[in-house]
Amino acid sequence: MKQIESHRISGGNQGVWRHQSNLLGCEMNVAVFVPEHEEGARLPVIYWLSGLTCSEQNFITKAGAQRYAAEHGVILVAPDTSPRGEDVADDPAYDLGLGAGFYLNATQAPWAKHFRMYDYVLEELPALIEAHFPASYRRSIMGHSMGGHGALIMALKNPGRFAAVSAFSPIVAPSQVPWGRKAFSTYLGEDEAEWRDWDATALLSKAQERLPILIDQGEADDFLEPQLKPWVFAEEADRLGHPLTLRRHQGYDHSYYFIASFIGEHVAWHAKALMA
Ligand SMILES: N[C@@H](CCC(=O)N[C@@H](CSC=O)C(=O)NCC(=O)O)C(=O)O
Repeated sequence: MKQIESHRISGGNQGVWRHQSNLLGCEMNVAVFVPEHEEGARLPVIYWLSGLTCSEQNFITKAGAQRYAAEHGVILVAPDTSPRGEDVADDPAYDLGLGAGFYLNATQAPWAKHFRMYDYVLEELPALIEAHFPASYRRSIMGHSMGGHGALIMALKNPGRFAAVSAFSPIVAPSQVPWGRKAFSTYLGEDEAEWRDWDATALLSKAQERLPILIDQGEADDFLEPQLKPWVFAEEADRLGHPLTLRRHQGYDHSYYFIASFIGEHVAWHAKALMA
């Protein structure tokens, strides 16, 4: 891994690293915040998944999470949102292709060659983090919007893998909303039965672990009704008895101003589970 940025912040270090991903077949950037820690200590890791149009930069420059990670002694890892490079398939729309990997493994040409963000986040990235940083094997995951969808499916599909999961304004039912239907039909094909394995609301009934979920949602979010519909997920969680805390906040929109307002509570939620 090659370091391309290094900044002192909240007593720790915010780095950005570039590495060759064998899985994605391209170079990837990943942001890693390491708090001040005792020599030889191994710290738990919170993975953050960003939304459409983002890179590894949005979270580290806008959310203000580093001070809370420093307080709790946890590492923060924020990967990019898709494979990148000249030979990676793309689309002119902002919600497909570069910056829009949807944290799944594509099965359709030309996407299947590089778009394997699910395997990347679940396997290749943690292996790198645990080999190159003072990271323990305690992991949790959170994200925003498309990244909230990513965090939810990673946790629901992998019982025992994550100590905690949370999301800001997640796409909870991608099979039922335009962003998700467009991405799933493009990356996974037209057979909607194949989509169920990548849809958080559909996965709830198959979950083998009732890991508590925290979701924060702004009421002034322009995407709330057309794309997010957290009530669909809440109704299914309620039906199944899956523990869900869904908090709806008056006046907050879809932006990182909302995330910055509540990120401290999310980091505390994760730290409590990671240290248990
Ligand atoms: N450009 C698009 C909307 C793009 C957008 O709002 N992206 C969000 C995530 S949306 C869901 O995944 C985001 O995080 N943007 C980056 C930021 O720093 O705010 C449009 O015009 O509608």
